Amino acid sequence: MTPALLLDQISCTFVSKEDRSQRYTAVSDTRIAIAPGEFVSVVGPTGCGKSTLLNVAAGLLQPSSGSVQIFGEPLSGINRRAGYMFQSDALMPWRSALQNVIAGLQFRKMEEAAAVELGEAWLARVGLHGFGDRYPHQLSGGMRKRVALAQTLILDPDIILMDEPFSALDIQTRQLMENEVLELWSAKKKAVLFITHDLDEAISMSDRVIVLSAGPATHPIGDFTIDLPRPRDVAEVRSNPRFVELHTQIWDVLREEVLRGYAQQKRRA
Ligand SMILES: Nc1ncnc2c1ncn2[C@@H]1O[C@H](COP(=O)(O)OP(=O)(O)OP(=O)(O)O)[C@@H](O)[C@H]1O
Repeated sequence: MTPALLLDQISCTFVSKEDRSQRYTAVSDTRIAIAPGEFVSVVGPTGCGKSTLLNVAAGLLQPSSGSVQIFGEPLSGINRRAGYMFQSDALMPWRSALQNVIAGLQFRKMEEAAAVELGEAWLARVGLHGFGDRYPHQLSGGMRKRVALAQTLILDPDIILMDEPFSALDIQTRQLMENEVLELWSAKKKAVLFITHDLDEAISMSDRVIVLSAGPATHPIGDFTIDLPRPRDVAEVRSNPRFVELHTQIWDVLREEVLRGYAQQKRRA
């Protein structure tokens, strides 16, 4: 099957922050294929190159070598079949929740009344019925994430790219959001690339977990199929014996890399 997203032998080098005459290879020879409808998480130590890979998939960063294919077509420029959610809020503070949700539709020149109707429906779907006229500063962190989720999904992207979208939330809100994402995803089954450093989150949500090595020259060192039944409740699934087994297997691979990653960051600090 043609992958929805294929990162093919991607390498990314940057001018080194320590010595500008040197280059730093963040990512090296990385191949990641995500099938249509597949939920794939990428985990790895801090600073290893997770966001770099996501930016390449988004078309925001041109790799130094390798190519990106979207449903078999080479990607050039911004990936217009993808929707994004990042760690930090991308909401516009001067726009109400509803106006934030429909911003992309307006950009696509959808007729205003139709956009508002769809926006209201999406606000309701993410549990924010009646909150459309609130501004981002009047919403809690969890509510702002829901607005951002609606803003991403309203455009009905074929691929969803998420970079630690819930890392700033408290654990309860985070688990609620994770369950909401899974529910929305299971209704439409889009390809998801989910970046996280939280192994529990990766296992509980995904069909597959890819482990990256510590940098420099980060590359995948493990690819685990998560054969836990769906639908899943991210809190409950953690007590499933198979979850514990998978966690042990993946952590075995990840642990060394996390330690190497910390050691490297300390050296570079
Ligand atoms: N534009 C850039 N210029 C120079 N170096 C960069 C640039 N972007 C990323 N890097 C370096 O590449 C490496 C990978 O960064 P990246 O942000 O992709 O890691 P990450 O795994 O997402 O980190 P974290 O887990 O902390 O979010 C880091 O060492 C970073 O300093």
